[in-house]
Amino acid sequence: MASPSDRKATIIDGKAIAQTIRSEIADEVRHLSQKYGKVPGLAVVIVGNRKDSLSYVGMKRKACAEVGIRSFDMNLPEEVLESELISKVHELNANPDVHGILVQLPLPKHINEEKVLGEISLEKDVDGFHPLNIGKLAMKGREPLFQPCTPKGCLELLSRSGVSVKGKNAVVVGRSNIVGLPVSLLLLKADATVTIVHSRTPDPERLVREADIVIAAAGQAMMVIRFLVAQTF
Ligand SMILES: Nc1nc2c(c(=O)[nH]1)N[C@@H](CN(C=O)c1ccc(C(=O)N[C@@H](CCC(=O)O)C(=O)O)cc1)CN2
Repeated sequence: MASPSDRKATIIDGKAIAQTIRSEIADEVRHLSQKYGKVPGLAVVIVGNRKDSLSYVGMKRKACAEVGIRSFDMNLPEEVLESELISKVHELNANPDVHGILVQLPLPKHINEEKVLGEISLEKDVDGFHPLNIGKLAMKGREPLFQPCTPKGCLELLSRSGVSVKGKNAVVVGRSNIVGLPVSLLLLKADATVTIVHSRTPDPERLVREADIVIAAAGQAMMVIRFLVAQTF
């Protein structure tokens, strides 16, 4: 392994890769529409008015429009009952024009996230958060129908940048259900040796400095850069 000071940084151009992926998806959507006479449909459900969630949902809907996916918007009020939200999910499960369902997280405190996510039809669980999809992601020799998008995006960025994961020492900072945990499982499936660094891990700086691949998913900007710079100077 190279020492940290021998390593050269290459910036991955995520925006350029995203644009390539979007144009590939647009081709695929066109092909599907021509072959089957059906346009793929994605329902994006948001509860409440969190600014960050509204912004993410807006980006998802815009991305759908850009690639020709039909977007089904469902904006529910903060006070919606859990049972009402679940009924909406059941409606979307039964709608043949909806092929994927995303329920934006976090949900308000009075709603049980696990219960709601477990009600999304497995075949439409494009976030891959249904317990069966996550369970299959965690198991050897099993494949989930869908993988969570940010973790899948991280592996896609590595692969499209020519970085092989197999046999590498990968460190994931964070253990959230949305990014840290599933990205660790994906790296393991791709034959990396995976260490998860979290708030109780002793000497996280050393683990990060010694890693071949670091994925920062701790919700704290610049944390990993600080670990690496501290070693260099
Ligand atoms: N149903 C879902 N809810 C939520 C998800 C999700 O994947 N599905 N993820 C987050 C919110 N989110 C997308 O919805 C999201 C937030 C942040 C990022 C991300 O990559 N952030 C980068 C910064 C990127 C930038 O500034 O351009 C970072 O933190 O380093 C991706 C997705 C919660 N809810």
